[in-house]
Amino acid sequence: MTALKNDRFLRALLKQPVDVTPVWMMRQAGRYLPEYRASRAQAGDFMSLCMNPEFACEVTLQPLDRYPQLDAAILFSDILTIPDAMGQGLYFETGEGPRFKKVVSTLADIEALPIPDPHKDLGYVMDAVSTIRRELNGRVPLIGFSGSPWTLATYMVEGGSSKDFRKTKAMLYDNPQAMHLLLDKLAQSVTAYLNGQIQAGAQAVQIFDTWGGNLSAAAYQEFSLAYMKKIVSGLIREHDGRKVPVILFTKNGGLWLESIADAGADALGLDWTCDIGNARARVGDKVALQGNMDPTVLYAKPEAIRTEVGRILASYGKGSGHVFNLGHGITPEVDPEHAGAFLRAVHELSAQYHE
Ligand SMILES: Cc1c2[nH]c(c1CCC(=O)O)Cc1[nH]c(c(CCC(=O)O)c1C)Cc1[nH]c(c(CCC(=O)O)c1C)Cc1[nH]c(c(C)c1CCC(=O)O)C2
Repeated sequence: MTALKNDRFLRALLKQPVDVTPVWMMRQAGRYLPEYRASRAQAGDFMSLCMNPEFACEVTLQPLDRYPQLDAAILFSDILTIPDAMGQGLYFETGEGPRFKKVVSTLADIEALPIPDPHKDLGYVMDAVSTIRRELNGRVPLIGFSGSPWTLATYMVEGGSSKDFRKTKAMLYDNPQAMHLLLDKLAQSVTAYLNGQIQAGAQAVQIFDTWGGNLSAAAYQEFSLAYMKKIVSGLIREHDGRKVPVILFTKNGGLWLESIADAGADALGLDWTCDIGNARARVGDKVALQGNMDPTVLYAKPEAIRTEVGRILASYGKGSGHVFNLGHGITPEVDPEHAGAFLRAVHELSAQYHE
């Protein structure tokens, strides 16, 4: 494999010295980019982009070609590939988000779910990873990812997106054994899937627990964090002579950072509701931090974006262990020029913290 030309993202995740703070953006390949919208129109729809390794590679590289400041690439795919491979029949209704043809409601439904074989049932994702690695040619590291068991379970039980997670939470409290069986099957599936991505060339992996922060403190520990811990303990942590850092991102998990830091991962993703300097003091040397600018700051003018970047960098303070990112995905309405101003500001303003 080609040597990495820019490894500051991997170094920061392992708290090794860097020259400037590395940066990437959640959903960096997405609808705010006209070139993404053109590729999607050409492919037909979103899932066709994901399922065709050449298209997935093309859109993964689009933000990197536009913004030379990006320090990492992220696989273009979706967290819902796993439930789809379990036979749930994923589809996207335009403007409506994800939907499933089958919904998981009973213990019998859960017992019948297979654990997907990443190479057979999700081979298109493995092919996308190896294609992207080849085309990146060492430019920056490639991030692989998966959803957390709890977050995937919400989509499977609700049949799509939800505001209140009514069915999923009713199952959790009425039938905890059934919920545990579902989460256990998902944890096994995610472990195999992420290990497949690592073997195919992913150089770091992130687990997106988008809806963990919607649980009670006690339920979070038992129904989300416990399963992420299980996954982390089953992951390949070194590949091709390099450590493969693991990032856990629980959106709205700010109250529980100490326990998330104990889960065995290398880094925690932070949304914008916590102060990153305070988070650093709370987790100490256990983990690096990734985040955490409010993505809506990108609607403001470049000067205001720069001020906010400066504030977050100052809050984190000196030394390595910070990967700059948004606290959640970049939205379709953002002006690509503003994203560029954000990325430039991170590199320009962070050098002083790494002298
Ligand atoms: C919850 C979740 C999903 N998918 C994902 C999450 C976890 C992260 C988060 O909290 O956002 C993860 C995801 N989805 C996508 C990526 C690609 C990589 C990247 O650039 O960050 C990643 C990492 C592409 C995508 N996934 C989706 C799009 C938009 C689809 C399109 O082009 O129409 C993209 C670029 C669709 C998707 N996929 C999902 C939803 C709810 C939606 C619809 C909402 C929306 O439209 O933004 C499920």
